[in-house]
Amino acid sequence: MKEKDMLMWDETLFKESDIFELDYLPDYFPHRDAQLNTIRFALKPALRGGRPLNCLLFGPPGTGKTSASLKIFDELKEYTDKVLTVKVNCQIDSTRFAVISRIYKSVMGVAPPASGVSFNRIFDKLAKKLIDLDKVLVVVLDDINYLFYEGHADEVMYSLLRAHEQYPGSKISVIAIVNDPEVIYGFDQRVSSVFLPEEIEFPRYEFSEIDDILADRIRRGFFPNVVTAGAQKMMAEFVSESGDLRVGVDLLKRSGLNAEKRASKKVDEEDVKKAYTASRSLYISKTLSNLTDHEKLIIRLVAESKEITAGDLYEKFNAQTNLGYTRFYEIMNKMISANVVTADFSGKGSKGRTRIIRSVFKKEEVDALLK
Ligand SMILES: Nc1ncnc2c1ncn2[C@@H]1O[C@H](COP(=O)(O)OP(=O)(O)OP(=O)(O)O)[C@@H](O)[C@H]1O
Repeated sequence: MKEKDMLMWDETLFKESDIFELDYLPDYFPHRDAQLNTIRFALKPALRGGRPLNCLLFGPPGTGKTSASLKIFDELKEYTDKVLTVKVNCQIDSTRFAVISRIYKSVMGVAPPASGVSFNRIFDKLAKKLIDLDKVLVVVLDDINYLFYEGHADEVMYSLLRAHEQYPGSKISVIAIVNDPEVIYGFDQRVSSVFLPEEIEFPRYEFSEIDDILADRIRRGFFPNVVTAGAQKMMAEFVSESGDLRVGVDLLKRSGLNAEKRASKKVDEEDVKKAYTASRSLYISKTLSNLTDHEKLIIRLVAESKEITAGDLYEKFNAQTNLGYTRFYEIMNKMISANVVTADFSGKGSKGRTRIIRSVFKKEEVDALLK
């Protein structure tokens, strides 16, 4: 490298490094207009002090579900002071007590006592406060599937969505966020009869959309002409494999840091390649953490062999679980559509219709993350 291409020790390639933080809410949020409009429509009653419709935002990791709801919250706050909004990350707050404490803290400004008070007492104070303030509460339950693992989903949803029956005048609605929309079939009847959400799909981003979003982040976050065209294209290609923009944002940051590490004034393809494994593991760990135990077993069995026929896979699966072919078939379809495994026809078998199953992730990646 020529000396003029080298970064001085006090120089940086990053014009604004916040732009590459995963919780950064970008001004430019394209390719999600239809989804944003549906959420706006659902929350509109709140502008007149009414209870909004509930929403279910679903789609693969990193497709903008959380960001979309936070963008709408920001908009709401500009129009009205009648609405209070809270986002709960259910992966962190995964019990009904933790969820309600998070909401309580946001509404009351102080945390409830950590012990010695029941859920009902806290909920009672919260609901009465909302009525006193005459405010509508919209709660985002992000990654709501985590509430199912310890059996807290029904109680949380029941308390929030039927609050008005016990506390007339209270107005609470829920935006549930999840990768797999089937989650709503897991609610019991008392909840599903009142949840009835607007279902809003967030599909995987396509190459051109990813390229557009990354180009905007590059313009805002790096000094001009730092990221080479080749590096940008490679990032967009890598991100297209999963459609997860979280990988893209992380890749930008890591590639920039790699370039700085070698004191280069340019981020090039080598920097991107080096960053890719770590960035991709964000996507893999998020995807795997959302699988059920049976799905995890399948992914292990598939990753163990380079490829396996659907018939052989079923036999192994059945030997360990005793589950029948119908359930196996349902799980496989779900995993194929979630882009966790692929299934191609082999041209072999009696009618050339044997399906060959392959894992999208490498065995080491699965082993490391499913330990
Ligand atoms: N349309 C978009 N424009 C700009 N940035 C986006 C867009 N969609 C997603 N992002 C960025 O991608 C990252 C992931 O987005 P977000 O967390 O909203 O996805 P998600 O669908 O909620 O993911 P998960 O299901 O894994 O929680 C964020 O850093 C966000 O800023």
